[in-house]
Amino acid sequence: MVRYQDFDWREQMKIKVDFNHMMSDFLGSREGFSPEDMQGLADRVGQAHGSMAEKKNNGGMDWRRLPFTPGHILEEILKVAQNLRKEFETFVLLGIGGSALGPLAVQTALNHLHYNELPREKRGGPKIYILDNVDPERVRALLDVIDPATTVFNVVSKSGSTSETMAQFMIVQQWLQEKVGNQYARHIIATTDRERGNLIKIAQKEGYTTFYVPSGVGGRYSELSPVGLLPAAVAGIDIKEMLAGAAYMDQLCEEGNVWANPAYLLAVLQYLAMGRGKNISVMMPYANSLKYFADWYAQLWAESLGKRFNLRGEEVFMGQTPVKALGATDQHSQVQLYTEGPFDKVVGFLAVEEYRQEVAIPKTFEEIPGIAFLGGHTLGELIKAEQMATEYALLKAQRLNYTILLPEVNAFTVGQLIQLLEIQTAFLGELLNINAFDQPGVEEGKNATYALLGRPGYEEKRMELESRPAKKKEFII
Ligand SMILES: O=P(O)(O)OC[C@H]1O[C@](O)(CO)[C@@H](O)[C@@H]1O
Repeated sequence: MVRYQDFDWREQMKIKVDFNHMMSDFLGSREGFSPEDMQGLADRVGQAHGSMAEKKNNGGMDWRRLPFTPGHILEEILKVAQNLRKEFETFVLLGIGGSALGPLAVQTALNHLHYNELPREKRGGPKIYILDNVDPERVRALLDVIDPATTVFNVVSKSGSTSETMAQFMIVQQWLQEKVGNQYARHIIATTDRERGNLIKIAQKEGYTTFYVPSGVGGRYSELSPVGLLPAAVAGIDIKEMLAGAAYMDQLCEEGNVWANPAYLLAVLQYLAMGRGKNISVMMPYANSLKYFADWYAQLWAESLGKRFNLRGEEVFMGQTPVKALGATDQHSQVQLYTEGPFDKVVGFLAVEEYRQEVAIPKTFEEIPGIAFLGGHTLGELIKAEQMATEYALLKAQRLNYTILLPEVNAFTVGQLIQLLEIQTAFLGELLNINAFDQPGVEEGKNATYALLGRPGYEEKRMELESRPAKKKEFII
């Protein structure tokens, strides 16, 4: 069913998944998988597909509706973003985890790699900073270089209670009050849950412009909600095109047949790999623009799939450790381990067919054959050759690897990539029969922080912490 205009163009911009090097045809049957291995999962795949469809229709996966965000919400985001682009010189996002990694990944993918250093007229909008930590040196350094009079802060927290984000917000709110007086509320925009948490209460009381994260959308699945759309629009990114890409991929991934559904296919292969003890998932983009997609994916993969559960009375510890790498940089750091280390990984490349910029390597030093061969090629040719060469090296060492190929990095393909990886993760969660949408393991650390800093209601936790075994001096040298 064709739902979008300009289908040919979109077809050309379709992301492709090359899984040749996951298959026994290439890696042999000890490492690779056969169509029969995949067929053996047919029942499980059918159940998981049914469950995906059920959740999609009945509110258990509201993030799948984000590509189809109603026009009036988009128009509101675009209107506010347009004003911010005119009024402010600096936009600072305060957030952590899913409230920061998506905006960082998209901003890096779709804007100039040195965006903040471009002159204002070339940027067309404010400088963008994403403050996703509470390292005091980092926070102080940022406050040192921005002008409060021309800065707007977007405080993003789905729960409205995350310590890091709320601490940043409290610092910034007071800083603004001191610097710009009673105009400070103009400099703060909140993105949060419509009902839950402290941020919404403060935002309503103080009259901040506020955007809402739909209640059924968790942090790591929220990039296509106002969490990611507002900062992207402020940075001049075409958010409608990004959503169109996500919608296009969503449509492709409605298919129950694994061989026609790229997200299901990747999930099934990872499932089989996990069954053979591959407990590390590497994401290695061969593009600086996609570098932070590896960070975004790391949270998505780790929080969604790292789960403990009870299976017929036995505790099971599930998950695959995500590892971030960057091609070609990490060829000279990690690839040695990938080719000769333990057989415990699946390496996923993000490759780009057409880089948006090209740089020719001049034909110089012709008297030195060891480097002269580079002359006349382009950097695009070099980096693509390196990606292919690394694929080949892994193949030769019989290591599982696959490639997600983007025809180009643009808003449409980035939207596809987000939806592809989210559906893959959710579907793998269904195959593993785990809840890919909670993160109970993060709560212990969060609660211990509350207890240590004296949050009311956490007195018992504090006592528990104080009675932990004291560290031994002899074990610290
Ligand atoms: O948007 P919030 O609610 O501040 O949460 C930030 C992040 O904290 C977590 O809850 C735990 O790390 C993530 O799942 C989430 O993305």
